[in-house]
Amino acid sequence: MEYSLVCHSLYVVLLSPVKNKLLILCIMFLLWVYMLYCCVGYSSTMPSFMMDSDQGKDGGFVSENKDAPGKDLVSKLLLRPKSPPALDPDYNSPSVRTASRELLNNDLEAEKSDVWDEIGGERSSLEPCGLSSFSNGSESKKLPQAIIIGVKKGGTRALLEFLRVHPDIRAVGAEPHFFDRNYNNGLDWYRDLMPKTLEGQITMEKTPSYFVTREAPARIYAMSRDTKLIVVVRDPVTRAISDYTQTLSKKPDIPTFESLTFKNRSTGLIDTSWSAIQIGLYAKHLDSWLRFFPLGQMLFVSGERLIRDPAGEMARVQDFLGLKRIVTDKHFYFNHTKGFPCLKKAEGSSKPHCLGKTKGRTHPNINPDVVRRLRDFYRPFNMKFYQMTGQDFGWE
Ligand SMILES: Nc1ncnc2c1ncn2[C@@H]1O[C@H](COP(=O)(O)OS(=O)(=O)O)[C@@H](OP(=O)(O)O)[C@H]1O
Repeated sequence: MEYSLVCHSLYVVLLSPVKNKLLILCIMFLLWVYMLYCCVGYSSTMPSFMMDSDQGKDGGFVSENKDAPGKDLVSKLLLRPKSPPALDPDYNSPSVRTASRELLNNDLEAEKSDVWDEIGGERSSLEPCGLSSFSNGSESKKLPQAIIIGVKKGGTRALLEFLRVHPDIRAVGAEPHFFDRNYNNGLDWYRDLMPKTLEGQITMEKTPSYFVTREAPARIYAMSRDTKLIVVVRDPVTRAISDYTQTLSKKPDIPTFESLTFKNRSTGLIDTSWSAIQIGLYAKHLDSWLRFFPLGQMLFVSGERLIRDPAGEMARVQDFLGLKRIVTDKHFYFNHTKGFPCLKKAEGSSKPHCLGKTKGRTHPNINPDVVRRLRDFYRPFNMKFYQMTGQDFGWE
């Protein structure tokens, strides 16, 4: 009885055209709500890829959902770079930024924008790319076997660009700053920045601040005691002026070179706490390196000779690295507009290539008396440096 009643009412409902339409609308609405629910629910349960402070073994990429199916492939294809290179925390701290001396000693932003100028729009290799982690046959990423560790404004970019012409050298374009600012990211992060190399090719990088970083010798030694170290040195007085010129180009309202040089102008006391002065005390910095590395594992390149005779200096560098002398005078020409030697063909290109506009800047005129006092100040340190290296760099 009850059953026939239900059937009857269903029959009436289904037969009525208005109610029929209403029923279809209801079903469509329910279907739409169901689909919406599914979508929201699905996305919230999808593996989400997050930045993590932990150093993952997968080259600095960490997935939140570690058990996600196909994790390895997905993580390589989809993960965002784990972390951008950490800027010096001191620089980011507003309290420290108020101190003008600190500001002058921490021109990280200036360096960063220089890197882009230098590598001429090349992808900054500071952020590892997940896709690039895939190995192609016998090519793989390796930790550097040779590093240009200094000095800032010595001519380090020119040397690296010249070396990159050699088929047995592969180098990262930007400065990784691993052994000073990014050491906590771990060696896997560092390796992942490197270009892939074939067996027999040398992986290189340059970060000029390593030479004056207290912890760098021990850290590089811990990575590999066989690492070859190259230091491009330049007359510490012109180096200091070059350093000042770079800072001035970013912050035009800084004090004069003269006022920063002296602690006390009348006594002539030099302010060695200013990094532009401090970096030029080569003998002092070299001492820390010689505690870990034998002198024979270090090569000192003359920044001046690298401009005067790039092929001659390149012959020394190639010998030191155990490479065939492939980069020779045939690779260089003197560009009169630039006022510097340039490459006839840059790496991977058939066009002539000079360094960017941040290399070879015009220096401001410095009072000759200040220059003379600085020369007097550096002389004993230079003599000591010549003695330690067994090379006379000919700085006055
Ligand atoms: N071939 C060529 N072209 C242009 N510039 C050259 C070259 N060889 C050496 N130099 C000198 O390199 C100086 C910059 O040194 P770095 O590259 O070590 O600077 S940095 O520390 O990376 O900012 C740069 O210093 P400034 O002249 O003071 O700008 C140049 O003098």
